[in-house]
Amino acid sequence: MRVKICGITQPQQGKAIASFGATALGFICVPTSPRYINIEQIRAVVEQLPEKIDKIGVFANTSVPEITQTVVHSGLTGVQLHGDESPEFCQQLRQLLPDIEIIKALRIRSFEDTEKAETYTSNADTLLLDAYHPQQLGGTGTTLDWTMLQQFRPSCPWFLAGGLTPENIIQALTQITPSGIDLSSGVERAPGDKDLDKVAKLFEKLHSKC
Ligand SMILES: O=C(O)c1ccccc1N[C@@H]1O[C@H](COP(=O)(O)O)[C@@H](O)[C@H]1O
Repeated sequence: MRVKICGITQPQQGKAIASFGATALGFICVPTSPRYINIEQIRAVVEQLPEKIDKIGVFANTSVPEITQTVVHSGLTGVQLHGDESPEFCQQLRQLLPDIEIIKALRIRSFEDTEKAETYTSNADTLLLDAYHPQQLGGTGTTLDWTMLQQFRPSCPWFLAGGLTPENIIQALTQITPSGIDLSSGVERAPGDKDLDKVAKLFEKLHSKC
């Protein structure tokens, strides 16, 4: 299973989290987020990471040129679109960045929201389901109603996100079987400052489930 740890801001923390076994690290490219980092800061983290780890930039409601410029100059291998981007927007990005993974995040309020997931599967490589929050786009620590996702079987891989922690991860994974999990605020001391003890605990829990 893929394990993505998001909201990395510090090179040493990124390197340590990769060594614990994360398969992907996420960098918040949304300027209003307390976890925002710029192109140079992303590059400084990326340079410390093994090649095999996925390096995902998280964007929301920004332009195609802004995303392509960030990708080209930072060494990202994927983009996560966390706003109201349309399937056409994903398609445009895919044409310009054919080798970059496109992850479309959907903020889920109700079962009906899960039904629109399929409209993205021909233009995105991967889906990510996060909890809806009325004031914030992401990194909110809000959990989804996992029972609502028990029948969720999109025709592409998908990440479960939203309020996951070392304490609740096993409970989530006994109810649903996503292709990957994504954690941010559940493994940090403060926004952008990851708690390596919590990350280690997460991997202990995941290994104990195997
Ligand atoms: O983390 C942020 O600050 C953020 C800002 C804007 C869009 C997305 C953001 N983070 C994403 O939110 C989810 C879930 O986070 P959490 O585990 O509930 O804290 C995750 O996919 C992050 O990539």
